[in-house]
Amino acid sequence: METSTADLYDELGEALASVSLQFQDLGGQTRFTGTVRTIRCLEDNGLVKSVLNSPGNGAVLVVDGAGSLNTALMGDMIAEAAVANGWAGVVINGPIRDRAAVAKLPLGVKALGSNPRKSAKESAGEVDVPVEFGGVTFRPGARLWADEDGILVER
Ligand SMILES: O=C([O-])CC(=O)C(=O)O
Repeated sequence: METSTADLYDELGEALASVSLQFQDLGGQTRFTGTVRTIRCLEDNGLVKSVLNSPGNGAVLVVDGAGSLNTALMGDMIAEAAVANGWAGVVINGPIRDRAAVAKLPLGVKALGSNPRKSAKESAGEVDVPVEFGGVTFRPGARLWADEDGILVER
């Protein structure tokens, strides 16, 4: 991605929503863009695992974990699968784990932080529904841009 989110915002303005939550950049790729896919879940990453093990076609997976910091929603194995399956990145409203290994992968990863405790694997939750956090609605199919400054999404 060549253009910064700041330049993009100056160009397109209110056509874009800007995420106000302050995410950490935890992947080896800090600038990424792609079409939004979504998951809503709570302390259960079964759906995150199965979706990131399916073809990404350059998309960005937005995971709304309700901001719970209690369990990690992605680790290095799932992140490696995301790379192998052609995902551009993941934005997680929750923590990850294995951050040292994840930092080396060619994947965009924005998350709230890290927690070594694993999630449940029941696959409870929903896939490709609109999700909302940081003052922004993420709709499946919308374009998303992320870099060191933050995250922009088409309204
Ligand atoms: O299994 C999990 O919860 C996630 C994990 O540790 C990994 O992806 O390596």
